[in-house]
Amino acid sequence: MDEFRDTAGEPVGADIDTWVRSFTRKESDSSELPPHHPNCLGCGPENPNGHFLSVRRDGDGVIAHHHFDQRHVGAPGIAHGGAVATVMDDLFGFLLYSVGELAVTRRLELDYLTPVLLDNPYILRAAVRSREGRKLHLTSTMEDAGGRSVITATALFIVVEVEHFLKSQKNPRT
Ligand SMILES: CCCCCCCC(=O)SCCNC(=O)CCNC(=O)[C@H](O)C(C)(C)COP(=O)(O)OP(=O)(O)OC[C@H]1O[C@@H](n2cnc3c(N)ncnc32)[C@H](O)[C@@H]1OP(=O)(O)O
Repeated sequence: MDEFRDTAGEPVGADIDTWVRSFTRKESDSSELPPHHPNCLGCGPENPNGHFLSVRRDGDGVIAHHHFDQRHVGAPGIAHGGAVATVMDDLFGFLLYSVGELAVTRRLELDYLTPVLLDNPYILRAAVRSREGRKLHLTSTMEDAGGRSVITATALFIVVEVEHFLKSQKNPRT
């Protein structure tokens, strides 16, 4: 793996290997699932610009309680649609802990049914609808505290091998 290097030219094989192994874990309890990466924009605890999404298992799917804040303004009092898409995409990524394989977003589609309000609590759920070969068909919803659906989303994730990520680590100058 040492032929793969980061943008500073440093070998990254071992780090990527550790990161990949974290996705193959299959847990059976309902405890909080680990972030995709410490700096993940959706769930990384060390990304000050991120959403700090916290996700747990919920039956065959996943669940999160979340609110958007003043960093995510799209219009006064309303979350930016792209910020909402970020969170839904990241939520889908937590299903990989059940799938037990690496996969990435190929298509992401959202219906914004009503505005997502800042500083309001929402409940997010996602599940795998079906699988055809490498194609994972995923579905999710975001509901307000009254149980009203504010967002529905679907995604197509494609299962990939570790090489997908190793290739992305190559030094672009070489
Ligand atoms: C581990 C990750 C943590 C999760 C973090 C949160 C999620 C993310 O942010 S992931 C990052 C964002 N996504 C990316 O960067 C992915 C970029 N895209 C890619 O690298 C490639 O397009 C990739 C790997 C997804 C697929 O490429 P490739 O392997 O060549 O797939 P390709 O053969 O074109 O398509 C695979 C299958 O999907 C089908 N397909 C492709 N697009 C569509 C579509 N829009 N609708 C329906 N089917 C489609 C193809 O027909 C094909 O079907 P089949 O296997 O039956 O022939």
